[in-house]
Amino acid sequence: MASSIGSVSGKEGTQSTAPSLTSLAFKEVCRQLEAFVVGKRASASFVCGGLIPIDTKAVAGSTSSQPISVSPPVRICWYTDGENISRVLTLPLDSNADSKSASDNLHRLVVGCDPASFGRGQEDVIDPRYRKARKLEPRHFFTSFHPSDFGILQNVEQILLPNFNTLSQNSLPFRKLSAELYKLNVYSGPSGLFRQHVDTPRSQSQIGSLVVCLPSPFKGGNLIVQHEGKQVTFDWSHQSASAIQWAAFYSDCEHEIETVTEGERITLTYNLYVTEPVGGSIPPSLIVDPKSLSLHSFLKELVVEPGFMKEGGAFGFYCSHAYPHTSDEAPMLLPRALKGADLALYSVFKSLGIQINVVPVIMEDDYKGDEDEEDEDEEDDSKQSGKEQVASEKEQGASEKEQSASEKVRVGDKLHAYVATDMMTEEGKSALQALDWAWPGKCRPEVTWIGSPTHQKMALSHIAYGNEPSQSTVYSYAAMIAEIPPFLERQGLIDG
Ligand SMILES: O=C(O)CCC(=O)C(=O)O
Ligand SMILES: [Fe+2]
Repeated sequence: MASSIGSVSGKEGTQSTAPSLTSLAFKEVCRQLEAFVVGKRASASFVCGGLIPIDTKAVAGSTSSQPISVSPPVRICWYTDGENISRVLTLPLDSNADSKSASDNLHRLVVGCDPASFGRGQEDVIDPRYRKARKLEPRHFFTSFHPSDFGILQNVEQILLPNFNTLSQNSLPFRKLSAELYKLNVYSGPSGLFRQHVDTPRSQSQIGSLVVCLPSPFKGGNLIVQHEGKQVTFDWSHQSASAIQWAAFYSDCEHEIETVTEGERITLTYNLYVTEPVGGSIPPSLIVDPKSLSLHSFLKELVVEPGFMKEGGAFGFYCSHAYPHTSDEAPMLLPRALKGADLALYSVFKSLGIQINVVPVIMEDDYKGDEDEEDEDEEDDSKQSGKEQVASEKEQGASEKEQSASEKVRVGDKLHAYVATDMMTEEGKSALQALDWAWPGKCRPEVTWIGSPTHQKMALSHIAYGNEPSQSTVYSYAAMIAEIPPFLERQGLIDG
């Protein structure tokens, strides 16, 4: 492939009306690069799961430091405010015990829970059409179950938080997961459900959620997890009586629980946070070598080719996952909290010795229309139309339109925390004027953009004074910019 490239760079051949051979070759390289990125996204994991059989003869409190592969029955001890007593329930229900008293105890747990709410806008609401479930707060119960006893966290780490060996760059420190018990939830037949939603992150370092389904028979209640058009379904009903089943997914994945038609679906939910390992010098047990990824060979062939971006250039990749990239902690969290395909892409460039940075970007075109806005409602409409535009561009993939639109993408100098400013913009001037003051960054026409932007976060709010002052908000997307050095400089970069 490399020998057929000729001289390829993003800027050549743009003057003549007929596309030159070099610009065609460059487009073909971009098309192939996008195919690799899209392929990586399609194959990258965003969810994982497993099953732990229950051994009813086993007892809690294993002395081994190794993860165990079967679980003793799970005990839940909860406290009810009203009755001022605590109770214990063992799952699965003991088939030898008086079945009435065992199921009475299960019933007591269910009625001892409060109706579960969910976040709608800034509010916490209870709406059984959207979520019909009950919940116990962790301060009201104890459980004998802990996910690390069964190696669940190590398992999730390997799939959702792999450690990549990025050679001497070492800018991606080793990462670990920590889990925090969040709730016990009960979804009861015949109508328990939770419609499609995204979990509200409890802190900026939250990277995912873990759901552990305790052994109690039920029917229905499939958990469906989605990311970028892909979906994975967990049907836990068949083994619900005799096993603990679990699933973990990134926090930006939409998910839902289909209607539970019979029985009690009892889950423990945990928030998963990215942390640095204690005693940072101990390497994790599994380290992925980015050289094993096909994208690595593709890029390596490109960068050793003298005709490819001979004078240097840059590729911009929109992140495929959402990140708190406008939070105060963003510079500390990124790139450490990169997920799935974004992490793989970052690691491949790093392993080639090519500088790549996570930066915020703003689509200037989305804010050019502000001059006509009169009030906040209209501003919301314009935001919406901005989104639609993004969606329609997405359908075209890395279209020529996007590539020629590099001049309209404002690239932040670094990760910026969200800023609210009351600086005055002149009446009739666009939000871009506020950006010039408060959001250091610039358009970089030399960047060739691959893919389409997906998740936006509030970057800047400002007040536009006029006859009537109005508040206007600018949103940014997380992206990664790989700086390709000129051929002569990059010759020494690539090892072996
Ligand atoms: O119980 C489950 O499968 C998932 C629960 C859930 O999505 C939540 O509590 O946010
Ligand atoms: Fe959820």
